[in-house]
Amino acid sequence: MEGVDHLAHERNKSEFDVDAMKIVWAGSPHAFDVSDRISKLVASDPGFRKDNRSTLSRKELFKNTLRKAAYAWKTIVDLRLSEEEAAKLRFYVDEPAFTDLHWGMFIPAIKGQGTEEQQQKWLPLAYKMQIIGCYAQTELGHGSNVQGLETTATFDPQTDEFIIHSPTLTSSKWWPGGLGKVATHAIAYARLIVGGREHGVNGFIVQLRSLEDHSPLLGITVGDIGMKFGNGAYNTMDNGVLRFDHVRIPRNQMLMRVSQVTCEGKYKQSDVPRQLVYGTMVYVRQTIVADASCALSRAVCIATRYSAVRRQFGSQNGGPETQVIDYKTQQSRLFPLLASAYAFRFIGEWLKWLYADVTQRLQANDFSTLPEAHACTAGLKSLTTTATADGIEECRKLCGGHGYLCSSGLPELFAVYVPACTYEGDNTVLLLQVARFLMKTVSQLGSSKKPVGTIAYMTRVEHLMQCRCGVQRGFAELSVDLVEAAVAHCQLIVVSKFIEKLQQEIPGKGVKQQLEVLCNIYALFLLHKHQGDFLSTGCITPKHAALANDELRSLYSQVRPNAIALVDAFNYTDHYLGSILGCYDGNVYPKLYEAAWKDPLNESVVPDGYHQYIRPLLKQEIRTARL
Ligand SMILES: CCCCC/C=C\C/C=C\C/C=C\CCC(=O)SCCNC(=O)CCNC(=O)[C@H](O)C(C)(C)COP(=O)(O)OP(=O)(O)OC[C@H]1O[C@@H](n2cnc3c(N)ncnc32)[C@H](O)[C@@H]1OP(=O)(O)O
Ligand SMILES: Cc1cc2nc3c(=O)[nH]c(=O)nc-3n(C[C@H](O)[C@H](O)[C@H](O)COP(=O)(O)OP(=O)(O)OC[C@H]3O[C@@H](n4cnc5c(N)ncnc54)[C@H](O)[C@@H]3O)c2cc1C
Repeated sequence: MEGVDHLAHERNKSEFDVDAMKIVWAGSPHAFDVSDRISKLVASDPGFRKDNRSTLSRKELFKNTLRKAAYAWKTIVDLRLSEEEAAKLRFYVDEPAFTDLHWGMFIPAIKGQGTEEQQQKWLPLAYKMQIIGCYAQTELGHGSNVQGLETTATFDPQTDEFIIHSPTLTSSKWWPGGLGKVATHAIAYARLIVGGREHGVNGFIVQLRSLEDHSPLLGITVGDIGMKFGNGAYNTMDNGVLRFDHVRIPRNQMLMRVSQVTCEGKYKQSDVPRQLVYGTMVYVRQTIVADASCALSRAVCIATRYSAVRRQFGSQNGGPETQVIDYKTQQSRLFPLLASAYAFRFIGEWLKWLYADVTQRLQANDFSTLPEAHACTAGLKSLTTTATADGIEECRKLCGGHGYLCSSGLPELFAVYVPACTYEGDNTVLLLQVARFLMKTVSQLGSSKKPVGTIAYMTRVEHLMQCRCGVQRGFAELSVDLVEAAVAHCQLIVVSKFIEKLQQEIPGKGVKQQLEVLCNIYALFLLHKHQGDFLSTGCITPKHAALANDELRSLYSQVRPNAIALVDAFNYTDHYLGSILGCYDGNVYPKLYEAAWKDPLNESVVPDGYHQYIRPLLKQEIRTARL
């Protein structure tokens, strides 16, 4: 029945202060207040409905996304929302759109790679959305290998301009979000050519469309690259294709914080590392880690609530069947994901601090922590997105058949989320960057000091690489092992930062105890999953492994009575979850049944096509050669 909390009995089992945990999850009382207020504002406004997405055609879907983006912007302006509130509103609208790249990449690129003068000119236009930007780096022929990009930017000293050109088919810009149908401007990455000499890849602000009638400017060919994985899902985003035919832009539209070209045609490299040109990617990678905890916690919330509602087998003397959340197999699949959601939340908080710290240092021309920041953002982006994509799929399976319904919210969540393993850097390519950082770290330890602890194996690799045939070839030969080492290195960081979080003052009855249980589940689950490595390297004995497994089972029993409260702490509205299986009151079956009849296929009792195709079949009116 509506209004009845079918999960009340579960909520009454909680052994900790859920409201206090909500603050921990949000990050602070202020962050909780903003999140809570904005999520309810979005949930209560029919202008932000999203339950019809899977029934719309691509064009209807995209037009609806434009409507929502404009409506969101009007809401932000009318309510005079702050930048923080506006970001939260876009988050809870929960629809990939051109605004993600405008706010999430175009603006950060200008802030990170533009001069003061360029920021003063372009940021006010972007903040007022008088221009709409995208981040056009990837090309048809190159994405991972940025130094392989083919688009050219040739300086013309006669006119004090750059000529932006796509010399080959494979140099076509391909994938940039917002580019296909909406963006008026791009930060386009191109090979800088001055006086016939190449100076690597740099960013250029290029206007693509008229601000009067939105038509592409002279020399610009632009469009959408077509349907992507899954219905609805990421097809609300116009990922685009873009070609330049000798497009001229003023010299001052090259982002010149890292490198400069003077009006005399002199190229100057600032005394900052060339890699700052990649700074926007580092920024986004750290936001993606926080996004991972959001996406995984959504899936875990759905699967946990449904696992408490679903009963299957185990009825004694006609009594109720067993809640599937009470099966040890269900717990061993679900609770490590619950622990991971919290672990990724805290590593995301730490990475945000690390990024802010390195940004502050860069302002003082202190580049000492830039390699660490690159390795951490790259590695943790890779680790958390892989685990989250796999985790969402596992949550779908944890919900049995009903997990495969769009109304469960899981198929679309999966389809929207999985490109995170690719965009902002393919996850393997990024782990290779971590491996390179680890090898460089080890080689710098000096011959007298041998690495110990979790990087002891690096000595053997280091020795093998040096004695074999040069470091480069050793690296390629051992790249599979080095990628595994990179994952282990990042997992060490996740566990260490979770433990550090627990050293902090954490208010609320039982809150810290619950987080300790989740931290231990996260760590022991990893130990169990990789016990072969730990045993073969002598880090643990078989007895340790057995003890760890026993402790893991005990921890699952400890978290079981608190599971519903731990996902309630995410404070997601039913609107944001978009899931009948995960609805707060657990009243699943009536809602599933009601939703089925709303499907367009049920608008008629007899389906279109019956008279044309089925009736002749049934009436044997179709003669085939064989009969
Ligand atoms: C409202 C808010 C919303 C927030 C979110 C918004 C949007 C985001 C949401 C979703 C995202 C949507 C779309 C995604 C957008 C994109 O996908 S943009 C395109 C992303 N593309 C990539 O990530 C490309 C990946 N490739 C690279 O980064 C580089 O090619 C490479 C793999 C790193 C190799 O670079 P290369 O220049 O060849 O360097 P090399 O390997 O030779 O290394 C040289 C040294 O440089 C160091 N280094 C490399 N990168 C960095 C870096 N970023 N920072 C610092 N240092 C770096 C490297 O470690 C080497 O150092 P050594 O000391 O010499 O070893
Ligand atoms: C939904 C979505 C949105 C996107 N949005 C944008 C955007 O807004 N702007 C933008 O510029 N780009 C965008 N991209 C592009 C994205 O950044 C690239 O696709 C991504 O960086 C991966 O590069 P790639 O496609 O060249 O992969 P590839 O590098 O071609 O990967 C193919 C395979 O090759 C492997 N591989 C590649 N190099 C190596 C190596 N050195 N060693 C070992 N294995 C290797 C990879 O691991 C992978 O398995 C988007 C992509 C998607 C899917």
